[in-house]
Amino acid sequence: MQQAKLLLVDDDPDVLLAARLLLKRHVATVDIEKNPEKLPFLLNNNRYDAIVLDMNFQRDVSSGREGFAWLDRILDIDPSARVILFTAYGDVEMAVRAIKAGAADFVLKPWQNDKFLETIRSAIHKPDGNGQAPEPGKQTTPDRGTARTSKPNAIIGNAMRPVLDTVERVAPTDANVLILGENGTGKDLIARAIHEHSNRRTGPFVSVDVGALTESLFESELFGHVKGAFTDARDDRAGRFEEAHGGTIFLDEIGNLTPNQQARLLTVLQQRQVTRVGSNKARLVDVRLICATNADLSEQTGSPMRFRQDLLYRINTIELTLPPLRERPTDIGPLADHFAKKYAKQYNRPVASISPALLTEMKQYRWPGNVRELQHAVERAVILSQGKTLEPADFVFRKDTASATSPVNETLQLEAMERQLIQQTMQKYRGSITDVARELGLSRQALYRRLEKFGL
Ligand SMILES: Nc1ncnc2c1ncn2[C@@H]1O[C@H](COP(=O)(O)OP(=O)(O)OP(=O)(O)O)[C@@H](O)[C@H]1O
Repeated sequence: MQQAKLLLVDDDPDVLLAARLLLKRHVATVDIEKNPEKLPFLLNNNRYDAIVLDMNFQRDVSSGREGFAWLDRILDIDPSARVILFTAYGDVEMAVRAIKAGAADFVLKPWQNDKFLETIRSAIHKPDGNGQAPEPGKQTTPDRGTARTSKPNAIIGNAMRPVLDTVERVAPTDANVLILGENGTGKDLIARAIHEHSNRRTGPFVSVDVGALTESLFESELFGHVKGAFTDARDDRAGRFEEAHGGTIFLDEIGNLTPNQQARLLTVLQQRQVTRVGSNKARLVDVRLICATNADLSEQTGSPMRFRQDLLYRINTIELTLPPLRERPTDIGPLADHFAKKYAKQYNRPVASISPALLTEMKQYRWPGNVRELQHAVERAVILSQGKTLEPADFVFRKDTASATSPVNETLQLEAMERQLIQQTMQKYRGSITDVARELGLSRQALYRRLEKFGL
């Protein structure tokens, strides 16, 4: 209980404050949240030992319907979550329904302190489906500490934390966002996360790869057309901007637009209205704009100009840059674990882990295709491997001659050697920080920093 991390979700700030005051004396971390809409984001980025959830978020509503809906959503994201439902209007029938629906327990408001604490204690120590009682504050799977794995688009990796913090701050504003990053770094994933955490989340999310649109398709695809506007236009059709009305439009590969396309897009963004091809009637569209590119757009606004500066200013109110995978080696382990589990389940394969030798090789590789390449490499290895642990022999690293001599590769090799040296010295002194630091000529703090960096 002392190590545990709890989440309390209730729309009454007084209830949150009182519950937190009581629980803080017994539990290491107590997070509070007024808005249940934040639940997916919180669950994807934290690991809670138990969640106390209000049944009724709108005053004067006592059916508990909202509580049940949120309970379902939580269990969807994490089927092993321990949820205690909280209600001022509780009755036995609702308690039974909640537990049948997957809640760990039920507490009535106003609560009795002892009873409330006891309910939380038993929920935390309740055995899971495998008969295992979890250890509070400890990860139950290697990657749960960084993000949930059961949700298809969980965002994995501590190095993504600063990006996710910005996503959280920016999402509720309607600011235009430009996401920069190499291919496969997760730009699409982040665009969806912004939408999911925005006030438009119940509206549509429309994603268009504008880089793939030919000059002739560009206008009708984005802005729509009317019947007879051109040979194939047999019906009136709304464009993607109209489809995104009330929601978010995500324009991927924005750096590939021709000057003509850039001019058309700029007009639409300035006027916030679209005119279907062949029509003269403008329609107002209310969309939040997110764009992405792997190109350096500010460099392209210079001479020779390939991207209009006025368009860049329209789309980059907020700029988010996603680091390439080779610059975040500490994320490789959690990502590889996540994909290994995902594909082992999908293909019904025995693979359960990645060997330390393979992880070291993965950290030395340049990953030109970033997370997408890692994902595909793990998928292939899971399918082909016979054992429970993926080994270097199960893996095919793309021959990347540039990487053999690149400074990045040298840095990674040095880091791998440093990691190995620390690991060996830790074994020699059976984990005694003082002895290891002395032998390696490091301060204790410097050693701790390296242990954390290398995930040792
Ligand atoms: N941090 C992450 N955690 C989990 N999965 C990730 C992460 N980053 C990327 N992925 C996965 O990697 C794949 C590629 O990501 P995504 O399509 O978002 O990249 P992208 O930058 O938009 O690529 P492109 O530039 O080629 O369009 C997807 O399957 C995505 O789910």
